[in-house]
Parts: sequence; C-alpha cells; structure tokens
Amino acid sequence: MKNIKIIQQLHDLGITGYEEVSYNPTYEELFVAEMSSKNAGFEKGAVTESGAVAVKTGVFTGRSPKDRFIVKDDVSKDTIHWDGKVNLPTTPEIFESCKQLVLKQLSSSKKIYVVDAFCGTNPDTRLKVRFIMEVAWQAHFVTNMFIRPSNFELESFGEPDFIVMNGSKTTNPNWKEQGLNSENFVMFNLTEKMQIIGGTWYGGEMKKGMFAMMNYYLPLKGMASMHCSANVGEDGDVALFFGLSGTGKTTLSADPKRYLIGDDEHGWDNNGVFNFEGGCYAKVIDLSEEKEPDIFKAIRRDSLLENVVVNEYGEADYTDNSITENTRVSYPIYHISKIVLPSKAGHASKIVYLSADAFGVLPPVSILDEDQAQYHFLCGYTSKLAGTERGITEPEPSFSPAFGEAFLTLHPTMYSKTLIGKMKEHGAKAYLVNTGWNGTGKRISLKDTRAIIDAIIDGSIDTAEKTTIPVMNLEIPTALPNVSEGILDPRSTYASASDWEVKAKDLAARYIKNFEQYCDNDEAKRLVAAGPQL
Ligand SMILES: Nc1ncnc2c1ncn2[C@@H]1O[C@H](COP(=O)(O)OP(=O)(O)O)[C@@H](O)[C@H]1O
Ligand SMILES: C=C(OP(=O)(O)O)C(=O)O
Ligand SMILES: [Mn+2]
Repeated sequence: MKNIKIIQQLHDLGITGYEEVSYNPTYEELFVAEMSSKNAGFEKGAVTESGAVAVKTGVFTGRSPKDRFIVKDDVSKDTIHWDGKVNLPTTPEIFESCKQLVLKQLSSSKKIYVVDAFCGTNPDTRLKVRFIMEVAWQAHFVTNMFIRPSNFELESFGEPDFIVMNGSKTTNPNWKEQGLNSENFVMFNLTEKMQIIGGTWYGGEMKKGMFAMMNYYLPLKGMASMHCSANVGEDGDVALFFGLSGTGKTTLSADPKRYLIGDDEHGWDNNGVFNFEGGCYAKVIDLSEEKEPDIFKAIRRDSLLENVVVNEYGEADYTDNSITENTRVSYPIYHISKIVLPSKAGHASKIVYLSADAFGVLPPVSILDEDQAQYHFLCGYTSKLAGTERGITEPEPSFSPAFGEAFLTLHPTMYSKTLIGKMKEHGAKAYLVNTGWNGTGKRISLKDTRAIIDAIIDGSIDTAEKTTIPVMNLEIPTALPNVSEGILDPRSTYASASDWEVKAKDLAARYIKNFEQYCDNDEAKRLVAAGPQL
C-alpha cells in the first residue's frame, strides 16, 4: 500500500528506470547491501571487529560550504540572510538543471532507497523528511541520524514536508557558465521544499542541510533553534553546550552522570529543550576507550564509520588520520546507554559556550552575566578545526555567530533574540569554556574540561572565589575541584603575563572590530561594554 504511493511519487518527480525500491530498509537489509560484492568504489562497506560497517566518502571528507546554494525567489528573497558567504544565492533555473542531473543519475540506478524520517522530536514542529538515494550506506546514515518513525507513524506519514535527493555520483558539467564554484553542488529550494546533492558523498551535508532548514522555520515561529548538544541530570536540570565543529559538543554531552538529549541540534520551545535528531555523529580521531568510554562503546553493529582506516582483520585504527582528520561514526542515539526518549526535557538552566581558542588567550572557563551572554553568543569566537570543512587544515580563528554561522539561514540576531529571550525567561546562567589551547601550546585536557563542566553543573563554580581577567573583561573562578592548579588564569600558563597581554590585546581588537557589524542600534551598542576592552 505504502510502496505504491512511493513509486507514484518517484514517477512524479521523474525518477524512472530503476528495478527496485527499498522503503525504510531495516539495518539488516542495509548491512547486506553494504557488504555486497557488487558494490563499486565508495559504495563498498567493510565490517569491523566492533560490528560497525566502515565506508569511505571519497574526495569529500567534510562539508563543502562554497558549493552550497539556496534558490533566491519570492519565498526566500526577504527571509534568508544573504550574507554573500554562508547562504549563496542561485536561480530556480540553475536549481532545475542540477535537479535534472540528480534525477537522471537516480534513474540509472537499479535500486532506489527511500527513507522517511523526522527532523525534530515534537509533532508540531518536526519536518517529515523523505530521503531518496541509491547508495545503501547513505540510507544507513540518514536512518542513524534522523528520528526513526514507529511503524504506526510511518503508516500515517503522508506527504513529506521536505525531500532530499542525493545524487552523489553525478556532477554538474555546466558549473562555469552557471557561475557556480565547482562541478559539485548542495542546493536548497524553499519553494519546492527540496535539497539536492551532487558530487559530494559526505553524509554531513544531509544532516546539516536539514539543520539549516530547522534554523529557518523555527525562529520564524519564535522558537530557539540551536547548534548545541544537550543533556539532563537526575533532577531534570538541563545543560546546553554550544560550539562549532570539534569544540566538544558530542564529547562533553556524553557524560556518564547525565542523560543525553542529543549531541548537536536542538530547539527550545515553551515546553523545553528538544532534539532534532535520532542519532549522533561523533568524531573518532584519537578515540580511546578510557578517554571517551560512552562513544567507544556506541561503536557496534548498526554504527557507520566514515573514513577510518581499517586493516584486513577489521581492526579500526583511530589514530590514523591519513584519510582525514575528520574521521566519524554515526550511530542511533540508543547506542548511548543513558538517554531520554523521546529526546526532550524541560527548560535549560546552564548554557555553556564551547570555544576552541587557537590563540591561547581565553581562560578555560569564564562566568558570563546577561549582557556578556548575549555579546559572546553574537560573536561566537572560536576556531574552525581541521577537517569538517573543505580547505581547513589547521585551527583557524573565526567569529561564528550563534556558534554555528555555517548553518544560519536567518540573520544572526534572530538566534540571539530567541535564545536570550528563553534564557531570561528561565533564569539560565551562561559560561564560556575554552576547550582549545593555552600558553603551554597544548590543548586544555579533556579531564580538566570535564571537571570544569562538573563545577558548572553542580554549581560549585558560582560559590568559588573569583577574579577578573583584564582586556578580555571576563570573570573567572580562581580554583575549582579536580581542575589542575595554575590553569584557570590563562596568564599563568605563559612565561610572563605580558606575553599573554600582547596576544589578548590582538584578540580584543578582533572582537571589537567584528562586533561593529551589529552596532546599528542602541541595544547592540550597549553590549560593547560587555566585551573585551582596549
Ligand atoms: N578539552 C577538550 N574538551 C573537549 N574536547 C577535547 C578536548 N581536548 C581534546 N578534545 C577532542 O576534541 C574533539 C571534540 O570533538 P566533538 O566532541 O566531536 O566536537 P563537536 O561535537 O562539537 O563537533 C574530540 O575528538 C575530543 O577528544
Ligand atoms: C557534522 C558537522 O558538525 P559537528 O562537528 O558539529 O558534528 C559538520 O559541521 O559538518
Ligand atoms: Mn558533534
């Protein structure tokens, strides 16, 4: 019954010629397809000793922001934030021509996978997404990452709100005349409610693509849409961890003392915090069982490893970065033992901004007041870390508003307004945590960061003795339980405090310059006082 409707829709879209459709395949079916000896190139999967399947994603081992476009038409022209950088415009005609390439590609395939899934936990705000692709492991990826409907929900799924067509095997020969960046494309059309992909096999484009769409629809309804992980304690206290890729959202939210809500994308409405996803996408470079036991144990049957080097005995070498620094695993959220299902909880009381400071200036933790919470959210100072985006090979300082600029479809102030509004309403406290470097030239240890997070969550940071760091204008605790001595004040990790000051002044000047773009109103001008001072 269901399949007839799917076949009808494939026909209406223009996908013909295939022999078979697999609708919401089981993990078992996907495993068999991934291991098939008929697979060629990047379709091939290899089973590892953990039971997880390992694949390679080809040339693209991270997102490709320069190949990402949104159709500029009547629906999008006045809503999308056309910043000339993140949201690049394209025309309906160019979208149509790329769509035809994807349709042709999918029509040449023997087997089509159709996966219906939800993006968003709550029925009133979730997107019903239909993914259409020909590669089994891509179907596996979206099955892991999005919310898997129950059989009952699948029966009543109805028309999708959004369609994602992945034609990763095709490329666009006309890209030069069309003024695009390359033969690869990731395109969104808000009128057709469709995403199309060509050239890149990186799974993250589908995951972060739908995140960008949630970032469009939710704030327009007055809800916060956030690039953060979230967990909840025994007492129902919710903590959020904002941060750009590689800053520690996934690692720090997997806390054996707490229940995971989600590791990357959340909304905050009148009832509380909710996950958009049904799985996690963890970095596995240098992963070890002692340092990250929960993630290590989540790698088992049904997990999907990307770009990890695996030997002939199926042993994964997590230290090997010869394919990329951005080695990954995706797994359904229930691979983490302590979770809440459905993935939601109450209002957040602790908000943590994770910043991996490549300059080594920021203290490992700072306590923010209300204005600082707003100022630092709009600034989103951090570093882009190697691997997740094409072309980034070493930490690159970046101001990424909302700690997720690459996924903001609306103006950054839409995200700060909605978040800060919720924080004020529920009395949430904010902290800035540096998970990057200090004066020693080394990254702050995971052990110290975990102890800092513990102190934020149990409140011991609020009663600790405090001091203010000049230039950066940040308040810090002088000591915290289980945190290495002498690291909390960044100046003491340098040979001399004046070495720190030189770097701090340079960073402060960058903060001040970056913030000028928001200073077109009195409220924003007032916030300048909350930031670094020269
Ligand atoms: N002090 C630290 N805090 C958090 N993560 C750290 C720290 N030091 C090293 N790391 C490493 O940085 C990476 C953080 O990645 P991840 O948690 O996946 O980030 P995100 O989910 O924000 O993209 C992990 O590989 C982790 O082991
Ligand atoms: C998957 C991504 O993000 P994160 O590292 O935050 O999981 C990404 O940015 O493509
Ligand atoms: Mn993550």
